[in-house]
Amino acid sequence: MINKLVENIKKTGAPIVVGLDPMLNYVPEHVQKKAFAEYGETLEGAAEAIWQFNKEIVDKTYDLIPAVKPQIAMYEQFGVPGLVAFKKTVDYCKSKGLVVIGDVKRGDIGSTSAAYAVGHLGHVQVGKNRYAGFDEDFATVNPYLGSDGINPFIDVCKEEKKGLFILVKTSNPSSGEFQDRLIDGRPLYELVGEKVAAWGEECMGDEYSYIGAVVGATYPEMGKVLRKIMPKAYILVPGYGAQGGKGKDLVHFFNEDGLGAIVNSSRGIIAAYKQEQYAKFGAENFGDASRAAVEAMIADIGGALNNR
Ligand SMILES: O=C(O)c1cc(=O)[nH]c(=O)n1[C@@H]1O[C@H](COP(=O)(O)O)[C@@H](O)[C@H]1O
Repeated sequence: MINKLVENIKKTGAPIVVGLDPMLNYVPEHVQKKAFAEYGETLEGAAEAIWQFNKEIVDKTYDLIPAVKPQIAMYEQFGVPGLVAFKKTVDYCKSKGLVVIGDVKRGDIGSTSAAYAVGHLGHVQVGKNRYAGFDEDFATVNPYLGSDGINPFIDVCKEEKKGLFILVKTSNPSSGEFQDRLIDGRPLYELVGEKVAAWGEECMGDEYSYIGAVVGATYPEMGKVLRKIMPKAYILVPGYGAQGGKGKDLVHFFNEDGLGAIVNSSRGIIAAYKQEQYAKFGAENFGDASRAAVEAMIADIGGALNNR
């Protein structure tokens, strides 16, 4: 899958990910109304609304982008119908040729991690049959439990040719509380970055490893250091747009080949029609507003990379 991700990035010239994080209040009224008319103001109605919302955004942007990142929490809040909408979204994006990064942030003791890995990236055995559960291409993983929490994910990735993005330095304001703590004089995020590079060495695709890292756009100096520590890891960079990250902050997350990083924006793209600069599209044309926001993001990051 890392090869497909790199190929899609080269094909589109767009090192970006659209984050499909649909809160109900981002879904325009006309979409909500239609879903509620069919299913009532129920969990099923909400799930239908977010699915239709996602579908329109994907239809309007898929030709410009290499990948999407549905955040499972946004679906889980609607219980089982929400999870059905998550799965429909994963399958639909894959049918459009997009790489799907399941933002599930899992990680537990080994046996439990194995079940998470099977459910999101692998196949489960039921009698004589094997079934894929959610079947994303990549999953985000939390490394707090150490190697035995990560290894089951790596095993499934090797078997299924899938990949991981392991949290190294997160974009949120409190991320330093633990991640920046010094251990033998070095911040914890660097030590985790070294471990990601080591895990990734035996998991190489053609150019990059399928064991990647998450480093927030909001910490560009740390991104620069981590880029060097993990030269073969793809870095998923969230925090662009709504959290304040801009193209010019992001150049050091990339390698000299212009590859090595993929920048996520969720609210900045999917709720673009609510922003002043895209208000002209109106709620009816929210998908066109998202397309314009994707084009602006590609131009911003591309411009910054060309000028470095
Ligand atoms: O793993 C992630 O994607 C992630 C890691 C991180 O450090 N920060 C971060 O914001 N994210 C996710 O990236 C998305 C950011 O959304 P926006 O701020 O709306 O672009 C959300 O789905 C977050 O859960």
